[in-house]
Amino acid sequence: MADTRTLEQVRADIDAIDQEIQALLNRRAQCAQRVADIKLEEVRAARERGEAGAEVVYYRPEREAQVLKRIMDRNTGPLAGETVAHIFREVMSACLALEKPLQVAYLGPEGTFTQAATIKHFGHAAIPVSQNTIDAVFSQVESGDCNYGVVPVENSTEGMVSHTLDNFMDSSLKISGEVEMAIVHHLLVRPGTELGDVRKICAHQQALAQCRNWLDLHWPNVEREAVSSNGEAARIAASTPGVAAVAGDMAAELYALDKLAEHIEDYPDNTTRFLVVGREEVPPSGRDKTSIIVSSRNKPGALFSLLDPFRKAGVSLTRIDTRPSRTEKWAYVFFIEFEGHLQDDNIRAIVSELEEQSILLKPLGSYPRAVL
Ligand SMILES: O=C(O)C(=O)C[C@]1(C(=O)O)C=C[C@@H](O)C=C1
Repeated sequence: MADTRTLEQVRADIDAIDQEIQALLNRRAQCAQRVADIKLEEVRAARERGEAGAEVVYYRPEREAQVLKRIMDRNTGPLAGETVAHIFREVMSACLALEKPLQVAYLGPEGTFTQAATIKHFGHAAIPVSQNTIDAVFSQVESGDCNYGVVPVENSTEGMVSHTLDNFMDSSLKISGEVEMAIVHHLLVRPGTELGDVRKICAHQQALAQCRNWLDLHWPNVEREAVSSNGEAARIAASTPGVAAVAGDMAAELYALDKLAEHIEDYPDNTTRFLVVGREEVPPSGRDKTSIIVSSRNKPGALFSLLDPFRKAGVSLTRIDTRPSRTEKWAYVFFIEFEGHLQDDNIRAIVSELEEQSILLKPLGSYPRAVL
């Protein structure tokens, strides 16, 4: 039947619906508060049983992934599933902040894609804490000053961020999640800057590499300088006449920069993957990935025999990467990522088979696959 409501009537309906949504949101928030009390009671009971190290874990990535997945699956529109999931991402973020506000260390400064990834994953109610280096992100979480950390790990055009992988070799932290971000770069300048004013272009070396063809074509004779981050490049561009930055929307907004050119990345489906690190292991969500570091003996066919258990069990690898070992000359360390959870029987069997044939095997954690 045709909708014949007038503007006033529709707005009255919207007001009534908003009131219902608001009441429901607060009912949901009360449930989260009760969940927090239950978690606290459980930890108190564990401590009374003598488990001195028991800590309350408020943030539950496996539960959040299940909630978001279910929302997307059951969505009937007209709003897109992803749109509704983003709204619920914020609802859960706000509910979690009532239980415990999370401090999340990320590779800063402000305005980097890592900050955008942090907000995408934890929502706006988390407190992002900018760090100057990937090492500092790890140590903030290790020391307990921050609850979680977010670091870039892999870019679809430039490959792995080796520094993040190196940190995992020595760290006791676990991976508790992954975030995927479409990376869109712009050429940013101080308002009022003309094309002819630009004498230098600053960006993080990965951003320069991701836009290399475009920069070669349009700015072949302008100096390029690699700086510590895109956010830093934007900060320099904001304060230095004649300097442009390659950076994303967050940096443009934060430093009030104009876009001389938009979407300048060479590959339009350029994505960066980030990992969330924490101190706890994450229980299975039903759609998980696992990351391990494994180092094999240096003999012919070593890589083949490391991978064969996965083939035999029919487990899909999602990533494999090599780093030179820092302890043994000519030995290599493999970062292997695959579908499944360390608590699954088939994954347990693969890991014990690998343990037998490797010099070192370090599970880095199982975590829900990115939903958004
Ligand atoms: O289910 C829980 O453990 C909750 O704390 C509730 C809730 C939610 O709002 O749905 C909030 C935070 C957690 O990270 C997961 C889910």
